[in-house]
Amino acid sequence: MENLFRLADQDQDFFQRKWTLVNGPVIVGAGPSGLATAACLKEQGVPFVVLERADCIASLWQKRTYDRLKLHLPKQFCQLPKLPFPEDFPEYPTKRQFIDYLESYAKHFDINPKFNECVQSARYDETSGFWRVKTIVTSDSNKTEFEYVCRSLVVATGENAECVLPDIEGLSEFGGEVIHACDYKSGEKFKGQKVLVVGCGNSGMEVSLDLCNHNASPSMVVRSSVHVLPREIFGKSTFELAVLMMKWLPLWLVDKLMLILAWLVLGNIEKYGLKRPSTGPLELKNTKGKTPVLDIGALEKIRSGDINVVPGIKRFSGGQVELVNGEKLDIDSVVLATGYRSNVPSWLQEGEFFSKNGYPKASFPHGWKGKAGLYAAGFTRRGLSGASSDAMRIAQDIAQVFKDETKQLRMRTVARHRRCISLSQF
Ligand SMILES: Cc1cc2nc3c(=O)[nH]c(=O)nc-3n(C[C@H](O)[C@H](O)[C@H](O)COP(=O)(O)OP(=O)(O)OC[C@H]3O[C@@H](n4cnc5c(N)ncnc54)[C@H](O)[C@@H]3O)c2cc1C
Ligand SMILES: NC(=O)C1=CN([C@@H]2O[C@H](COP(=O)(O)OP(=O)(O)OC[C@H]3O[C@@H](n4cnc5c(N)ncnc54)[C@H](OP(=O)(O)O)[C@@H]3O)[C@@H](O)[C@H]2O)C=CC1
Ligand SMILES: O=C(O)C(=O)Cc1c[nH]c2ccccc12
Repeated sequence: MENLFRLADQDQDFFQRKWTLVNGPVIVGAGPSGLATAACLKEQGVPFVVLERADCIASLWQKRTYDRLKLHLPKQFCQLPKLPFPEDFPEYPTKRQFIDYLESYAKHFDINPKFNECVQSARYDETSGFWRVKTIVTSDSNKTEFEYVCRSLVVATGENAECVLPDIEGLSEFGGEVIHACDYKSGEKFKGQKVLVVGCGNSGMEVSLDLCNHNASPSMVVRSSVHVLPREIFGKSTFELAVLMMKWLPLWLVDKLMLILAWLVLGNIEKYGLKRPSTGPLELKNTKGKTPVLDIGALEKIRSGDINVVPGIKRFSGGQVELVNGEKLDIDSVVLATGYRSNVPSWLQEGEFFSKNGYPKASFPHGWKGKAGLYAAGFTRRGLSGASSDAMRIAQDIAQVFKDETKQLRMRTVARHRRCISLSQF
């Protein structure tokens, strides 16, 4: 073991080796969850390696979100452990402020991820008791394969790792521009266009609102149902109210109260084609991961008719979409606000802790720790506050194991040293 560590510390180029033994965990993903875990490990004095497929930290926020995005939960629910947001941050920080905070967070804790390094596979080797993590490193001119060997593995690739692209008849031959919401930056280039926005989650609603603000005409597809809640109720954050109520009341009752309050503030929204699901908003978030829409202005545009709510899609055909009610609309472009999925099943060779949908089988607060040094950060369906809580638990646990192992190693080394000294006396 000591020899292996000594080997791993030697100069890579000298040995032309394609693998590294990592002292401490490998963290996959340098988003908020990976960074928070790394920061908590730093505080505990545990070394680690962070692998990130993109060329920057928080790539979801830097590369796959639109310009006018703001956090939609109040700031106290979105800051990461050990370093609060700057005091002058507004209640709902902008995307730029959040990215700046994450950059300074990484700098503060001296977290230096290995960028452009995409994890292709990870498996636990029972015989050696090590995880083997294979990556492909992409540089300007070539691709190189690497392998990391480690005792523990933190999966922090996120709930939004890949875009969901629906397979709808005729879409590939539609003719106009078709993008996923993750590539939508601003409504600027859609000015004057008729745009079909597929999906009515927070992305669909906010893209539709942004399109209106840029003088485009969005039609938003609502194929099933959606919970729309006001972002604030009588000046107080709806999310904060729900969290407060959850301290005293059961979930079902909080859900009922939220719906009564939403009705008082928003009125009946079903008449605009926004049917509510039969399950309450918090229960739906917990069980299915479906986030309620926190309205920041789209509803007003729906009421005024600037956003046209339409039912599900039957098929696309040259410049047109046919809806399930038989109606046909002329459209210029399509924005697929159809959501995201985890990519864990595509690279983690393990079937006990993670389920086929790429989330841990155990639900919050039990889904952070698997067997044989496997951990998951950021799969709680509780946004950034869930990520923070995972990170703290994981770092605590890894630090405990790491310190015990290091102590044993030190004791063995001292014992060996003593044996050498006593032998040398003969
Ligand atoms: C538009 C949008 C707005 C949101 N707003 C909020 C909000 O206001 N409040 C809130 O609490 N939550 C919000 N969320 C939820 C969001 O999940 C969290 O904000 C947060 O980004 C989760 O962090 P994460 O690190 O778990 O995942 P991510 O931020 O997705 O980071 C995961 C990282 O892993 C990397 N990665 C993935 N696969 C691999 C691989 N195979 N190898 C190497 N690296 C890999 C990715 O490139 C990425 O950088 C929002 C989500 C979206 C999409
Ligand atoms: N300001 C903020 O903080 C923002 C936060 N977010 C967060 O990002 C995460 C992802 O949100 P979002 O991108 O909206 O994804 P969601 O998964 O929340 O919503 C996807 C939407 O697409 C619909 N859909 C999927 N496939 C089809 C199809 N074939 N035809 C018609 N409709 C379809 C779904 O309908 P159905 O329900 O019927 O399946 C649903 O309405 C959420 O957690 C959200 O809160 C997003 C934007 C802004
Ligand atoms: O914005 C998101 O994607 C989140 O996951 C934040 C969030 C966590 N729990 C919620 C409950 C209601 C609304 C938003 C969230």
